[in-house]
Amino acid sequence: MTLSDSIPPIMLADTAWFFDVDGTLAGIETRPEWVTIPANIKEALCKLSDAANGALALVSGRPIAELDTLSAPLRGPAAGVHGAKRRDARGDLHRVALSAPLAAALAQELKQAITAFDGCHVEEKGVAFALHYRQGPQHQESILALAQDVVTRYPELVLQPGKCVVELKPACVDKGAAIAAFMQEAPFAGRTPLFIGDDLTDEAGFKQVNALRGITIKVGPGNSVARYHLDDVDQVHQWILTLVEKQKNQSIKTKKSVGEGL
Ligand SMILES: O=P(O)(O)OC[C@H]1O[C@H](O[C@H]2O[C@H](CO)[C@@H](O)[C@H](O)[C@H]2O)[C@H](O)[C@@H](O)[C@@H]1O
Repeated sequence: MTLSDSIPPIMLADTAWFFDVDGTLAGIETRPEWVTIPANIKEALCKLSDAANGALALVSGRPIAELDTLSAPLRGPAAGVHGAKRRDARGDLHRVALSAPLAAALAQELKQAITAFDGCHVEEKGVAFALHYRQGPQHQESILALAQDVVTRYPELVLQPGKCVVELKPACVDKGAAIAAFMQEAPFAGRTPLFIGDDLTDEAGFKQVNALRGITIKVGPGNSVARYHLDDVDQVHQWILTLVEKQKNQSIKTKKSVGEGL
């Protein structure tokens, strides 16, 4: 399958762009802190954002501060921690919070409990907790049981499974709700949404974008409600670079025809 077979032509300037990060813009690494986005892709994202008048958001399980570091110099609208934190195009922050005592008690309990499982670690995200077992895959079932036990006791939390990780996040948040909120606001409103992602947390985003008759692209293997598909992060990068090249050619043509009309 070639790229042009898999994804329909996109009206660049009419699109509201939503990008997942890990497994989509950045390859999966053993540790979350080892992840990078190549410089040419960050540059291409800045150009896409400019072409869309700023209607481009990262929508990730990571906290917004990490997204800013990973994607610099891009720093625009973003949804972090699966949508629990959202920075709109004006720079205003919208947050769902856990009570401070609950968050502190959970952090303490999870950090203590995970010491029983070598190779596993807790990523504390304030409002959510990721229990990683990529370096201790033999503990997958025990980690899932630990997470299940916590959500049974705290109904304000739900499980969010992912790639060698299970996360505990607030029950009311998902990427679909974050995208829906962006789509109510300038400069996203009125455009055709496009969301690309690779993981289970992205399925809520795909559902929302399908409901808005947008374009949904699943990266990599696995069942998905997304309508289109790319094989891996390298293909995502190639597709983004092709889009930017197309945008450049479109603006050269527009300039030429304006010049010819003079
Ligand atoms: O929504 P995303 O941008 O895809 O973020 C999902 C989670 O990604 C990170 O964990 C995953 O990627 C790590 C780095 O490649 C990998 O080591 C880990 O096994 C994966 O689960 C991140 O650490 C989480 O906070 C995100 O929720």
